[in-house]
Amino acid sequence: MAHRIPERDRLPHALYRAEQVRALDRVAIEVHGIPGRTLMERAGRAIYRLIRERWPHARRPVVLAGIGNNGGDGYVVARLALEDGLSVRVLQLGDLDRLRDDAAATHADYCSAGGLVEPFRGEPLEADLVVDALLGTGLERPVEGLWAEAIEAVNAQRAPVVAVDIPSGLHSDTGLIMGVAVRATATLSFIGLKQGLFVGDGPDHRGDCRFDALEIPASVYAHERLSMRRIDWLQQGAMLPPRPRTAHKGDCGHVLIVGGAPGMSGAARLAGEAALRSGAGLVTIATHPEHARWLNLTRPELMVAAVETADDLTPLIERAHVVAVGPGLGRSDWGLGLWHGISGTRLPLVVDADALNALASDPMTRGDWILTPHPGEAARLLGTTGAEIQSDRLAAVRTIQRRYGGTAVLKGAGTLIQGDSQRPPAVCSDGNPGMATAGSGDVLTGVLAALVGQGLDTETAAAAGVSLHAAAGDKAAAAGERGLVAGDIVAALRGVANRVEVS
Ligand SMILES: NC(=O)C1=CN([C@@H]2O[C@H](COP(=O)(O)OP(=O)(O)OC[C@H]3O[C@@H](n4cnc5c(N)ncnc54)[C@H](O)[C@@H]3O)[C@@H](O)[C@H]2O)[C@H](O)CC1
Ligand SMILES: [K+]
Repeated sequence: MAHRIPERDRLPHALYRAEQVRALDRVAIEVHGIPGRTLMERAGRAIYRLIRERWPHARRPVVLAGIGNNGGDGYVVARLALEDGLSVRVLQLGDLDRLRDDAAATHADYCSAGGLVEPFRGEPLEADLVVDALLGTGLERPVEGLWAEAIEAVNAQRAPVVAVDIPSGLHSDTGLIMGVAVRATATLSFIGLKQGLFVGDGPDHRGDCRFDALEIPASVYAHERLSMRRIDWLQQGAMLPPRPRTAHKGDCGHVLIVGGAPGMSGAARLAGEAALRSGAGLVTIATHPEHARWLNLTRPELMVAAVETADDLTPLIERAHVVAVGPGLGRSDWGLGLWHGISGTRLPLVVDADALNALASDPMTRGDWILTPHPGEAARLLGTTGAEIQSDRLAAVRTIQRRYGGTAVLKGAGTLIQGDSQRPPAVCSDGNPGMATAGSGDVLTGVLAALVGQGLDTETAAAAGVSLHAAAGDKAAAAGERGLVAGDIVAALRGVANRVEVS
């Protein structure tokens, strides 16, 4: 069985922007009468509990404290450490006179308990654990000067770093680095999990992500519509339709893969096997005559058809439930001809790679397709640059969905999914950098097509398929991310698909 994640460590699926969390904060305080000071105390205690659980031998923690409530949380942590007899030091940034209300109170409590506060002067940090309480959701401009030096000092030392609420310097909403950002070993976020931890540079800076609702009533969350959904295989695995005991291969979908120009047959081959390993009953690969006869030598369960023109696809389309077009399709007349033969079919489509490039050159809109661009293909679909896409991935995936219809999947660290329902965009928190390897996208294409072929609508299939693909990539990465090849992801699909733990 996949390792069971302890209930308390399972992150929520609701993600919020900073101003939404502040609204939740206000409801907790003003409607439910929970004092802000109590929330701050709970926040500090949650951080301190995490520290004692994960690093029970830490004796010389350093707390870097800012001048807002994030810093206020840090003073609670420092006082608890002091009361526990740890040799805690607080290095403070900004003007202490600017500490207000709750943060001024927790600072005073720390000092009353005998704690000392020293101004950070740019010196290297001497600690066996660092608490980053500099900046939280109140980050409002790029970090500069001594604040930037403090973050660089945190990143330059080797002790574990615990980020309070969000790594300082990381934007709570976009996940972009504002000048410089803390690379945390662990982040504990409060009340509402910030979407910035999962998009942009968030995955690279959050470390092991934890969450604590600070005991606010569940009814508080009715006041804010989540801004994004976090998805993972633990949650999405439940979407796979059960396989009837009486199933025969026709019941589990017939996937048609169209692709594999000369020299790129491997892409179609990977997509085909990925579809089989994701539960498709039948898979046919329509590919170039040059290599059709031996494409299934190493996987005889795949059917292969040599196709020259779109007309050759007609009998294949008649037998299929879903078509995945694009893996290794190339940009020759052969590939373009097949794309035009497919794009008008009534079957649901998964469109990837060079089929996306063909679509970008000759745009059309459909409701029942899944588009799976990486940032470069997304740039061509939107007539912009890859850097532009990466600078605001959320806007990009929304625009692709609005312009082309169906469900858009923007691949990359924290793959984004935007369907045409009113649901907020989803971000997959499974996956790892080892998956950035040749053929990984072809495997995803096969997985998505298989799930559509098994009866999932395109939007549901996109979320489940992206999560399955990412979780298989994580399983494959257990042997190391470096050197992970797409075939390793294929090899992991069956095990992950059949051992989901329904959350
Ligand atoms: N509901 C909750 O999630 C709770 C949050 N808590 C903690 O409160 C912070 C948010 O506190 P806030 O005072 O609004 O903002 P910060 O602490 O992030 O401080 C911002 C502070 O710093 C100045 N500032 C902003 N940007 C910069 C910069 N680039 N360089 C220097 N200084 C900067 C700005 O002027 C502000 O004064 C939240 O993250 C939680 O940690 C509650 O304690 C518990 C409930
Ligand atoms: K922080």
